[in-house]
Amino acid sequence: MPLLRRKSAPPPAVEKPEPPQLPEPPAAGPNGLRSMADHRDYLLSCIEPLPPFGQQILDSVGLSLCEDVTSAISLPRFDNSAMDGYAVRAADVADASEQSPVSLPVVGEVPAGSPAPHKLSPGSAMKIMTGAAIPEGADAVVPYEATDRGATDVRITEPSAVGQHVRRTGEDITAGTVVLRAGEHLASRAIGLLAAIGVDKVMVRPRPRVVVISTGSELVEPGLPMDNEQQIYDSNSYMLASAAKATGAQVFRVGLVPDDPERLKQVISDQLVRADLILTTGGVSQGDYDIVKQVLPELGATDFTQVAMQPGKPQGFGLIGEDKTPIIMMPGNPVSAFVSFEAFVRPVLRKLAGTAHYLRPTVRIFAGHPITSVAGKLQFARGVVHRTEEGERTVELAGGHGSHLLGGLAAANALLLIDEDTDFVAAGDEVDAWLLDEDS
Ligand SMILES: Nc1nc2c(c(=O)[nH]1)N[C@H]1C(S)=C(S)[C@@H](COP(=O)(O)OP(=O)(O)OC[C@H]3O[C@@H](n4cnc5c(N)ncnc54)[C@H](O)[C@@H]3O)O[C@H]1N2
Ligand code: MOO
Repeated sequence: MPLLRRKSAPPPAVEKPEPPQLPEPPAAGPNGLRSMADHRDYLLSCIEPLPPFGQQILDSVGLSLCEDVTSAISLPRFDNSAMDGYAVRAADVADASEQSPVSLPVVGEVPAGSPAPHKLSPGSAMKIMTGAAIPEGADAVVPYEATDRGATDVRITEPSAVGQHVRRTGEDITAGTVVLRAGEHLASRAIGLLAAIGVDKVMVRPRPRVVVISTGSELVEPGLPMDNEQQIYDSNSYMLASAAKATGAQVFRVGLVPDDPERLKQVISDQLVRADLILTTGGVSQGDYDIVKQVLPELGATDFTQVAMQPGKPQGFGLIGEDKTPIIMMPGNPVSAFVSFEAFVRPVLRKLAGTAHYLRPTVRIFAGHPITSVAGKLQFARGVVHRTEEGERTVELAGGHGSHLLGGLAAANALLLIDEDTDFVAAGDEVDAWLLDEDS
């Protein structure tokens, strides 16, 4: 696949470029660790939303609108019928009933999309179809069901009031009003409205292009045979690629790169051309083969730190290459990688895409049983949230604390945020949670 460049052409090489720099990172807390919120806000402060571009409306669904859209027309555009039936003057049928029907001559027909053949004179009726323009002189529609469906004369058995079954010009949208505002996330309903007011293109922010790389010589591509007992399948790049896709990104999953510094440098450098954001996992801790930490400073400005959270303590961030492309380097343990995505990558992706709210709402949920925690760091426990018959939400733990426990993570539908001062939550007490299956 060709790698497409969206960014600016390289500037002419005149002078030696400035050594890459990041803004001053936030100070660590008394425990020597950075808080989760500080780290997230730092990353967000280093990211700008992607520049907007004109896009066909069908390709804009799920994207963030970058302009106010004003309707040039009213909806409905003209007074029209809500029923198949007869256009009449209400006064002519005011006394109609089953017992004493009113008979009117049928003087023409109006199909949808065509004008009425002529004005409706008092004491006559005109056949009219749903969506057809109300003829001048008519002020109500009698549906077929209240008539004998006559072709030359019609017997009307129900009275009608002025305006009955008439859809008024502008009762939905008035010409000149702003119908959608910059910052709105375009759902299918909004796309329908844009089409209805005759708009075929809008300014939106593009889907962020996200390159996903996993590192580790122990990794094997799922579906391929293992060479020895010590290998494992690469789950992180699939999990993160799916999570990024679900957040609206266009994803390029590069997959696994062995613990070879030159190889990693080459792969990342090659991918810069098509990335608005690069994600890596593994190699950010203290190990002898933790090459991400070793290699990335050669590609740009980086910040490797420890965050007061568990899982997800070791974190890396950088702005690399000539376009200062953001890179988020997450720990290799699968649950740590997922929690890092939720805490840091998702908000960054939403900012890149211009989405109004970057952060998942934190909701309070009753613990369904006692929960023990580890004080000192924000704990992200995995939970299954149920609704009781009374509509109350309660949560139970899904698996244990370990950051390798992918089975528990897959069973969970929530992350519980248990703060650093809490080591025990009693059954029935409330805990903070992020609901993972709710898109907000
Ligand atoms: N001496 C110390 N050791 C460790 C510390 C520490 O503070 N001091 N921190 C621990 C914590 S916490 C974490 S989290 C991990 C993070 O380590 P790395 O980011 O360097 O990740 P790796 O060592 O490469 O891998 C960790 C673990 O995850 C498995 N893994 C890696 N990539 C994948 C993948 N794509 N799919 C599935 N599983 C993957 C890997 O095999 C390891 O088991 O460091 C601790 N150590
Ligand atoms: O921080 Mo590690 O991510 O706890 O397992």
